[in-house]
Amino acid sequence: MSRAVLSLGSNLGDRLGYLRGAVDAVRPWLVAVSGVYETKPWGVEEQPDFLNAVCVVDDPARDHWAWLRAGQAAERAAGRVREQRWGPRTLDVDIVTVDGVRSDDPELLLPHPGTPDRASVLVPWLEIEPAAVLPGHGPLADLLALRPESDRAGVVRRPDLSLA
Ligand SMILES: Nc1ncnc2c1ncn2[C@@H]1O[C@H](COP(=O)(O)OP(=O)(O)OP(=O)(O)O)[C@@H](O)[C@H]1O
Ligand SMILES: Nc1nc2c(c(=O)[nH]1)N=C(CO)CN2
Repeated sequence: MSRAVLSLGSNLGDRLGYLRGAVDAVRPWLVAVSGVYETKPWGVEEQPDFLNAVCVVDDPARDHWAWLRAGQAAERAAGRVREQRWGPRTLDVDIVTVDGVRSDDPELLLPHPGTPDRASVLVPWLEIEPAAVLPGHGPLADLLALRPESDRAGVVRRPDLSLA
């Protein structure tokens, strides 16, 4: 069994359409998908707001590298070009965790090292797995409580949008 948590983000073009494309690509293995959140950009702040979501997928046939390739295929399908680090993109798929796998290979860091600092990942993930623990870091709820209020306020549910 290989259960992965994927973080999806888009801030260019048909943002919801790109997120939907990524979810549709894994729909046969989809365990849960969060709501869609409008989020203030971190990293490079002078760029459009993102739509973010998190999904949980499970496929006994796939290991963590296969999940990375699946995410990269979805990014290519969204016409993503290699641009500025933390800059605007049609689609970003980050592999947040795969089972309890720890990896320090720069091609696939697990858990994804940005996770504890990113309310745009923690909030949607908590929505679908309130008791989740980030391996090596602790319960998501505790990690989110450590974020400044301004980070949490920058992640706003869009009830008018859905990936389910
Ligand atoms: N857990 C992971 N999920 C996705 N890509 C990863 C992961 N760990 C390492 N990478 C590598 O990161 C590179 C892609 O980085 P990308 O341009 O998406 O970074 P970013 O989204 O700008 O920044 P960040 O990774 O901090 O979110 C790829 O080469 C990929 O192999
Ligand atoms: N709110 C938010 N900000 C970002 C995001 C993202 O997904 N959401 N992704 C980035 C590139 O990795 C850079 N900044």
